[in-house]
Amino acid sequence: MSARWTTAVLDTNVSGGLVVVRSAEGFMVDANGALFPRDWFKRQEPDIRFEHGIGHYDGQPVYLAELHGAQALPGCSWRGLRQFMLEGDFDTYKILGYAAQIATWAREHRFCGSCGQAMTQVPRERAMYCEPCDLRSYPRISPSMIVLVTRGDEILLARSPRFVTGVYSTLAGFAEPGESAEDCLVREVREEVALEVQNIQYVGSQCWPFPHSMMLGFHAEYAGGEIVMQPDEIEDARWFRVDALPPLPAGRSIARYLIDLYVARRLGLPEPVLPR
Ligand SMILES: NC(=O)C1=CN([C@@H]2O[C@H](COP(=O)(O)OP(=O)(O)OC[C@H]3O[C@@H](n4cnc5c(N)ncnc54)[C@H](O)[C@@H]3O)[C@@H](O)[C@H]2O)C=CC1
Ligand SMILES: [Mg+2]
Ligand SMILES: [Zn+2]
Repeated sequence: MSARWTTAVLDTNVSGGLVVVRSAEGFMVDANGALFPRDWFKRQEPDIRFEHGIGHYDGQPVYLAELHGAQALPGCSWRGLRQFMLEGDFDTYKILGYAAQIATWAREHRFCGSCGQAMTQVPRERAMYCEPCDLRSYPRISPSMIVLVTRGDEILLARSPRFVTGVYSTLAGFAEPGESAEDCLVREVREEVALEVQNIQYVGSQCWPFPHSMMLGFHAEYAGGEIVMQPDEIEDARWFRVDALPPLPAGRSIARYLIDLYVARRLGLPEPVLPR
């Protein structure tokens, strides 16, 4: 959320407002961006799979429509959420990131996980409901730890085979049942690079809608061990001096923030602000 964007559960039977349109190809855009007048959109008779009211932007109600196919309206095309994260205004990215998470949840919770019957949308609540089971399913959020490990003027960065060529980042991983945030962090660092850490400090958090991570960012100091890379997950991991860093993750990511913050403190530069 931001000063201009707040989330809300809105009644889809009410007309008007703005709409963001999603398909498997991403979000629909035209020359004016990704927010369309909803009444105009409806008049084009799009093949809507489901609709959710998701919030207010500058006081205007905003809805999400997910299409069955990937047929963009004339003059429109599709753009992936990552493009909005990388460029463009942050409010639009926040709206679309939220819309993407609601769409993922709505698509994946059409049927009850317990009895298999069709679920229904609960009015005024972000929940899908199975009456026979009296079961509600809410949007899924996956807590993930992300940590910058440091050793004086050096920081530990690693590459996953999934990264853009040349880019190195901080270590990250999903929390498992039974773990505290700190347990998860210690386990992930052991699994991915076989190092021990100490003085774990929470720094800040960021929603990461790819598809539903909640990143909890930490700083930790190296405590011991030699780097042993986890096969398949880690392609390269090494210590970099703060004044000789490789290509880094996108400016809006918490990974980048954790790195920039430490470097700024080490080199006496102004501290960055976490985009969230
Ligand atoms: N915003 C940022 O700056 C960054 C965000 N991330 C995000 O952090 C998350 C975790 O990072 P990874 O290194 O990929 O995780 P990871 O180190 O735990 O490894 C991924 C593996 O975790 C398992 N997994 C997948 N989804 C899961 C879930 N929801 N819960 C539990 N286990 C799951 C799968 O076996 C998958 O292969 C990802 O969503 C990634 O995109 C990662 C780095 C930077
Ligand atoms: Mg990982
Ligand atoms: Zn059920």
